[in-house]
Amino acid sequence: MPFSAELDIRITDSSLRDGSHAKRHQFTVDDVTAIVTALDAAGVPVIEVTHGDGLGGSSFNYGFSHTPEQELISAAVAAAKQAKIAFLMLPGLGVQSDIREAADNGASICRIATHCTEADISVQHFGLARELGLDTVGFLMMSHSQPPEVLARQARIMADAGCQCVYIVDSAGALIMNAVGDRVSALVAELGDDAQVGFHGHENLGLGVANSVIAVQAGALQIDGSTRRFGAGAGNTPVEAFVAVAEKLGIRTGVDTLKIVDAAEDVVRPVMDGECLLDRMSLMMGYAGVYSSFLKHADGHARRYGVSGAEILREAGRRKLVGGQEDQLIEIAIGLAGGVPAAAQSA
Ligand SMILES: CC[C@H](O)CC(=O)C(=O)O
Ligand SMILES: [Mn+2]
Repeated sequence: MPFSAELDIRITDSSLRDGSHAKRHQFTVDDVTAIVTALDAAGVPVIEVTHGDGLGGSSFNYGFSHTPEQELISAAVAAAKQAKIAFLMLPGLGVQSDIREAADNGASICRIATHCTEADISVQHFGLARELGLDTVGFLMMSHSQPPEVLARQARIMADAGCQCVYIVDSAGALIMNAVGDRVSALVAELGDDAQVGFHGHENLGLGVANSVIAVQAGALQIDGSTRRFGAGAGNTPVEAFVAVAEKLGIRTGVDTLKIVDAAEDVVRPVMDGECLLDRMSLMMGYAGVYSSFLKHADGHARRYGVSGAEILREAGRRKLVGGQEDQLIEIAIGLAGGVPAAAQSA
């Protein structure tokens, strides 16, 4: 079934949220206004705006925002003529009043993210979001780490709590094609008409577009990406490339290919500190199954302690670290620098 009469699938552009990791959370009101204006004019239906780690993410552990995120959300709402503005929240970082404030500021889609075995911590958040009349999306982060049947059970918890679309989130960019299809199919079978299924990809193994096409073929109705791959790690599925491929495949996204290509080059790229590269460190994240938002943290600790960032990430993968365990990257770096050996730290 298509997403609506006009669209086969709905694209959410995450440049102004996932890209916050790549920008070390330094977005300004001008950045947001420029990017939202361009994406909105290209027909992007949903634009996500928040600190990279969601509402309440601005902190010592994750990195402080340049501009309070509610100001960024208000600027996005003011700039958007047709696009809906979404925000992300991880239970435990943000609180109820953050959701209310984002809704008061005009955001209309609430996306709640949990580790993919912890959907139960999202129940109250979905309840509140629906009470406030917000559309809801659930993120099962690090979905590569669990088999389809486990993810389907977690998706059921979110859907029963009021989530209208549950996403397979490839936080590490570690999923390879059929592994996406199997996971999306399992959620589609479990959720039926109760909720849609979405896919959020990362480019750490260079598969964002291919994986997203496979997700659509398996029944996903919502797809995330970031224009110019502006996201954590090697970045997200590039929206402009995905839109071009979708057009050629006859999948209606509502996004104008030529306008989004221009937006990527002329508006988004100038806001980025640099390209999101598929280099040694980001490839290691896809290869070892490491949370993409660890990239900048590992890079900083590698410089500080004079050790290899790729080695830090490989050890993070061996330890199966999940979001929120950023502090362990410091320990690993110290171990690699000749402090306590990394192997002993995790014993
Ligand atoms: C910290 C939230 C995280 O960046 C969400 C996300 O985009 C992912 O897991 O890929
Ligand atoms: Mn992401």
